[in-house]
Amino acid sequence: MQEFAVGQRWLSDTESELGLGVLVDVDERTISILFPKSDETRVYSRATAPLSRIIFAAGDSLTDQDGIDWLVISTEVKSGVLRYHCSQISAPEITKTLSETRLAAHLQLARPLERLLASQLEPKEWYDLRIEALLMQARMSTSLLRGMIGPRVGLIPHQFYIAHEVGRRLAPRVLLADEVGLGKTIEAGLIMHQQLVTGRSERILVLVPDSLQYQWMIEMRRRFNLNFSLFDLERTAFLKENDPEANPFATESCIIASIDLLLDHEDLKAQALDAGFDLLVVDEAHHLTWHEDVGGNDRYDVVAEFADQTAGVLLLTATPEQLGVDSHFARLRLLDPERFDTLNHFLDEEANYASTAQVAEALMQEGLLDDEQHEAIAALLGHPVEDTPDARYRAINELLDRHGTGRILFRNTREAIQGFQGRDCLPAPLPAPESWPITGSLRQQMWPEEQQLDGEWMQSDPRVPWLLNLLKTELKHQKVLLIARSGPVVESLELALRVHGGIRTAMFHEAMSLLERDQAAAYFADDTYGAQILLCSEIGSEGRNFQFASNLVLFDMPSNPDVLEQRIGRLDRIGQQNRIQIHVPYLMATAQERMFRWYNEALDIFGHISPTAQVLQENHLVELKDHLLSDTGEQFDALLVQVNDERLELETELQAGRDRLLEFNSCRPKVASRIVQAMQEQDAHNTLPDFMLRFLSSTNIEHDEQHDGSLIIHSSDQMLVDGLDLPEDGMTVTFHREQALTREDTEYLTVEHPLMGRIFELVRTQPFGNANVAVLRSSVIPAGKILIEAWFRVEVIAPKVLNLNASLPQQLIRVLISESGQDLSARINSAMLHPQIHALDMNNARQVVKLRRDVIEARYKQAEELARAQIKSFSQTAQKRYGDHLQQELDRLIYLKAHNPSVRDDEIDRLTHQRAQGLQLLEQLSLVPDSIRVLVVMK
Ligand SMILES: Nc1ncnc2c1ncn2[C@@H]1O[C@H](COP(=O)(O)OP(=O)(O)OP(=O)(O)O)[C@@H](O)[C@H]1O
Repeated sequence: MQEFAVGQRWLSDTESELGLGVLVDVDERTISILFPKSDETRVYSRATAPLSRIIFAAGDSLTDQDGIDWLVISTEVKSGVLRYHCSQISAPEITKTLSETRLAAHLQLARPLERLLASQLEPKEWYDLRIEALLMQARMSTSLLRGMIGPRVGLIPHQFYIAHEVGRRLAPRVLLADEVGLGKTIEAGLIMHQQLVTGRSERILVLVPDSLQYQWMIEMRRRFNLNFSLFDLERTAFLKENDPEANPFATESCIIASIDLLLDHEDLKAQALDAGFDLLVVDEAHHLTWHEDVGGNDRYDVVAEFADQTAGVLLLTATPEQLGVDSHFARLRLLDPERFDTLNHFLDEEANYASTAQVAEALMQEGLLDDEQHEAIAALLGHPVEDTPDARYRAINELLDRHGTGRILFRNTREAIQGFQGRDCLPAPLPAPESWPITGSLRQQMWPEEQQLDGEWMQSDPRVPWLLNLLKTELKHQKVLLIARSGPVVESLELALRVHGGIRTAMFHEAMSLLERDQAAAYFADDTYGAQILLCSEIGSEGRNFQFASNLVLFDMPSNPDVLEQRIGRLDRIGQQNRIQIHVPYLMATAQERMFRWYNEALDIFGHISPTAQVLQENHLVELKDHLLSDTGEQFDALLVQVNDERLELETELQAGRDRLLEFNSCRPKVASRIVQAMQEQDAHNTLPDFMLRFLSSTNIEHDEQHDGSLIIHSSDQMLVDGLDLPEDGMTVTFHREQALTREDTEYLTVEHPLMGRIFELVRTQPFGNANVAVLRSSVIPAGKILIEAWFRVEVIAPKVLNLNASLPQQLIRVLISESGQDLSARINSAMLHPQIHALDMNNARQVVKLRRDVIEARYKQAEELARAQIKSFSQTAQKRYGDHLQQELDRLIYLKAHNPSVRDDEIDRLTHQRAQGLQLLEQLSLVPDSIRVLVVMK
């Protein structure tokens, strides 16, 4: 029988929100409790009061009415009321004896045992969900796929290869140079996502041409759930006005800005530099140019300043050699100034790739190596290689690692990836009008329309009626992208098509605001009511996604083959379902025809991407200009033949040398397919739908299951948990990748989705489900006995960047203990137990706790000791794993450094420091009591 005494503290089992009550009156049948927090007094029957006595023990902490925190040293009872002998937590030399009457009315019991003993019990489903969530989270944090699971992207091997290779590096500095439209943005997104979820990067700055800012922001949000803030002049001005003292770039951690913004505003550049970032991403990096004699352009210089003080740098360009090999070299130098010291050195090395490629090729082939090959391999690697698959595989890795740009340059090609639909060139030679300047300057003949801003040229230019006719007949029901060099030309054309032709048009050029451009792109993309044709100036030829169209009109010819490739790349990209039709109108017997023939016959650039086009054009630029200017007839034909021969030769050379090596390095197919397979397995074993449905039902979150398996989730007033931040108007989620890829309106719900992040957070920071009493049906254990299942979290307090959790052998310890103190943890696991466990109603559950309080407390303490005993060995295992792993990385880098100076010293130093720091922190693991379940045995 419970002894009641005035002054004791009690908690309502059913209304814990009343706070901690004080017993103020007691008679034979009733007791009265005052709840100071809510200023209410309740009278209960002595026999059935749903109340639990709050008792602290030595080692617990408590708060007094003045808000001071105390540590309990010992306790005594005086006239039924507890007196706590305490020392102040913030100043342990101050001690005091505190009557329980003086405890604060606000009581937050979070520790599982305290809550259980105070009858703050939780439903069985919540306990189960809690444990599942913890296990899921633990699994995820050690998964090699971490950071790649959540993004809404198709499983494309070369992208996952790069993401996996680069995303895990500490401070990656690489040039992502896949051919146009193969998914560099996706690769960069996957890398950033990994860096962010593992804590390797926290602050990221993405610099893009201003026309691509929105597309990037949307792509990051839609595919990666990464909320980047777009910093333009308006935004920065607003932030400054709000808080003139603050650095706007320090107010957000993931920022997209245009390079121009920083170029035009020295103060903003200084602030962005000052704010500091962990990772810098620069898209369309071919605009950063550099020449040996004049140095970098302003864009190059500004990026160089950021690259110099940012640990990680990703440069993205589809056309790394656009505007010359020296710019390509300079961008590599920007990534690694020590390695790429002089242009000549770089060029010398490039020349030697062929022999390395030959050896790599031999290693990759099926069949035994002959003596000559063995010798060549040994000569290159400095040691012989056994003829086993494993040894050969390792040797290939070694070679690729050592290869000049191996670790920092990734370039995948359509040819290597395959599966593209192909493209057809449809030339449209048109007779030049009488008035056409047959002789004269290159500019006059090539782009005469650019000289006449009034649009006068359209009166006589046969390309205009040709285009109208094309749109009205052959391509009547097709979407067409037209690209021309200049904005005014596009404007004049658009007007003509719309007004005279009655064609639904959209436009995209530099004189339009960013919003207008994005609206135009969206109007073009609209399937039903959208524009038939989008007319773009050259700014539309970069980065944009228009693969839903398959007809491209090249209204004029750019002067650079890489720009032409960028244009075609708007359509020729992942997701294109049809062969691309490239319509090329030109006027016969003019420079236009020659330029077309140059691209078509010499460089062969329309049918497929030509890796040599840029170099060939650079080599023959002077001759080409001459031929374009003057009527050279047969000589021009001869040049086309000559350059075409050179092209074939160069391609063969490249295929055997540099490009082949680059291809091996950019995607090692076996590794890539292993990663994709692991991703597919992860997708197939997705237990999230079941977890989510149970979670939503048991927490009263409204949800409707749709016939296609997706769910609509709504927040509601009846929700039993907070902090999930559900959108007011609900969200539709799907658990399936394929569905997520086709249904833009859904969220792709995976363990890495922010909603799951919030559920995990809820479990870690709130008592949700952490104390439960349930029934265990068993015919073996005598009825009425109890068992205690307790879970403890193993935690290491360390900067997220070190990712130490990944080395812990276990992040959770489960202890199962019988009433008599027998440790059953190893013998009976959760899965065995689970089917036999059933819910127990709250009243009976509370009775169990009240009646078996002592034994529960004793067994729990024992469980805690059993868990604590394992910590030491966990610490040792984690240290070994972490130490070995980092040592391997270090050894590889040190070894590499001896053969390939592209390894930076600071990479080695950083890793050495990280290793030492991690080992030290793993010495001190903490054991956090997470949850407790009392199982009452019944037949
Ligand atoms: N794994 C993927 N899953 C789904 N869509 C993808 C995937 N990879 C690429 N795409 C789509 O293919 C198109 C091209 O991808 P992305 O824009 O990343 O290419 P890019 O190499 O950056 O192009 P560019 O060279 O034009 O800048 C985009 O529309 C992108 O959304």
